Amino acid sequence: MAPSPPPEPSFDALKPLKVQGLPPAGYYIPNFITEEEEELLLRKVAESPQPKWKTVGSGRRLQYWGGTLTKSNILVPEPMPDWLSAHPDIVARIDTFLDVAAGLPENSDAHALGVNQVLVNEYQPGQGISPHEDGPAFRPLVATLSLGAYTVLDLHHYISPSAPSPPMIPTEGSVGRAIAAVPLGHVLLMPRSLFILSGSAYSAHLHGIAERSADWVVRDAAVQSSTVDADGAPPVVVANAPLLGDAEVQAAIASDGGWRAERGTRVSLTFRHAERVLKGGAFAMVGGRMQRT
Ligand SMILES: O=C(O)CCC(=O)C(=O)O
Ligand SMILES: [Fe+2]
Repeated sequence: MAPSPPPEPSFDALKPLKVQGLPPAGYYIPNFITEEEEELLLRKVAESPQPKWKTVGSGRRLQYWGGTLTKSNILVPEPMPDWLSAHPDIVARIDTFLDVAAGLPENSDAHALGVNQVLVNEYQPGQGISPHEDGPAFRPLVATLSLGAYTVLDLHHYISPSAPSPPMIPTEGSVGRAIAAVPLGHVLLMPRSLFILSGSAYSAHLHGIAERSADWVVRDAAVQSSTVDADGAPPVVVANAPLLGDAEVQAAIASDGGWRAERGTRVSLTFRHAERVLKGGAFAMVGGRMQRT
């Protein structure tokens, strides 16, 4: 029997960090980790053995920690490495943060998220990820830590195929459903920030990162024209501008010229919970049922 998902937490304590004007619900936490922790995590990702890396799409590289999914969406668990679970204790910190935000009792076995997989993505400037849903294998609550460089995450929505001349872009994974060509919103993810997507923002919408090497963030749609800037970046309005916690960037966004930036190498860590986990871990795959005493 498929486990029933826990009720969607309301995250009352996170209200001040809620990104306004997005479909519910996204939360942005600036400087969730320190610069030293960021440096350490980047080093650990870079030092990971070659076979941990997979290359996908337009050259984006990724790593899975905590295990990978079988074809039938069951996580074959592996122990988390120390650099995610102990020094720094980033997995526990994210779980505790979300538990407190969801008002769960301390030291309870049930977690709002209960991280059991960490997906690492590495993007060079010009690389992105096409609009997608992470899918039903995961709890509809994910937390993404950005390292090394900023990016702009786009939120997209499906449109009804019967809408008049719907503007469409190809979908990834969800065959046959049209996606509106114009994103519903944008979020600026600065290094060391944590971005939390939950509920319908996770399960009824799509997220993606445009393949650009520069961005132009403007204060409101009125500043926008149909033009792109010298780097080929279209003007975007980001929904989390008031939450950035960076006075300089916020002042630039508020100015007439907007904030222009070039992308660097960005590494993201996405913390999520696979709903179904293989008992006995990898041993169960090769040796049948593992006996524990
Ligand atoms: O890099 C990010 O912020 C998003 C990554 C993502 O959505 C994914 O790998 O599923
Ligand atoms: Fe995703």
